[in-house]
Amino acid sequence: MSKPVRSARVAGPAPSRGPGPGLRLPDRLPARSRSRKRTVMSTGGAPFLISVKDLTLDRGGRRLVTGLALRVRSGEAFVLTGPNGSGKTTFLRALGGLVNPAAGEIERPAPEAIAFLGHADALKPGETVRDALRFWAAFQGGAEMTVEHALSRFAIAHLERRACGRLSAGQRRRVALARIVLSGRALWLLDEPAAPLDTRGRALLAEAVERHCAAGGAVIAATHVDLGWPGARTLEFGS
Ligand SMILES: Nc1ncnc2c1ncn2[C@@H]1O[C@H](COP(=O)(O)OP(=O)(O)OP(=O)(O)O)[C@@H](O)[C@H]1O
Repeated sequence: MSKPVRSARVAGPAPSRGPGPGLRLPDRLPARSRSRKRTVMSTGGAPFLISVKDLTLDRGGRRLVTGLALRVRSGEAFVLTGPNGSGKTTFLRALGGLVNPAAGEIERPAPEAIAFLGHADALKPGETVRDALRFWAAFQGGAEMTVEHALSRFAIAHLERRACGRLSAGQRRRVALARIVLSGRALWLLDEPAAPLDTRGRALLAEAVERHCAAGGAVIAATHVDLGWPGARTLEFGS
């Protein structure tokens, strides 16, 4: 059985880019944070998009994470690694506000600044790719990018009229990732984004992440495969 993770093993440079245009970034910390006089903005570099302090996470009667601290800045990509069942998904869900911590604090941006990609692609089988992305663009709101542009980012423009139920697993994942890019949201939380992707799909994902970080966004992804994201920092679970 894996031990609970306690700290971030950090590798790679910490970028200091500020937010760019076209991203919905939090202007300021939530009122709760300010009232507790917690400092989660950097003094010299880019602002923190999310900050975790003394986090304890339980699931299924088991303690997964204890005393974890993590701060992710605008412009950073973070990769969560570790064996099956070590708590990566639970941690991502906690970051997204979908799981309550047993203890500790998470300072996160407003929900409309977070795009979450779970294991499931969240696509209706009977809906065309174009209609699915149109739905998500309207649901997520505020997208500056067009559906066509998002499709081209993942080289799936030729699939726009195909029903999602008639796509391969990798094609569906590309559509789901196009939805994330289309969201215009600052913080991407991605659970196994690349699992069914081929080499080209992984390269397109890496490009999308690089652009997003260069524009001042941040990405946190759980993965079992090497994502090949230059400069990404790593948090290892269950080691
Ligand atoms: N719905 C659930 N109810 C109870 N326990 C759960 C549930 N989902 C997961 N768990 C437990 O929580 C622990 C962490 O699971 P989690 O999915 O976060 O791990 P993971 O590192 O993402 O795994 P994987 O690499 O397999 O995706 C596991 O021990 C698992 O058995």
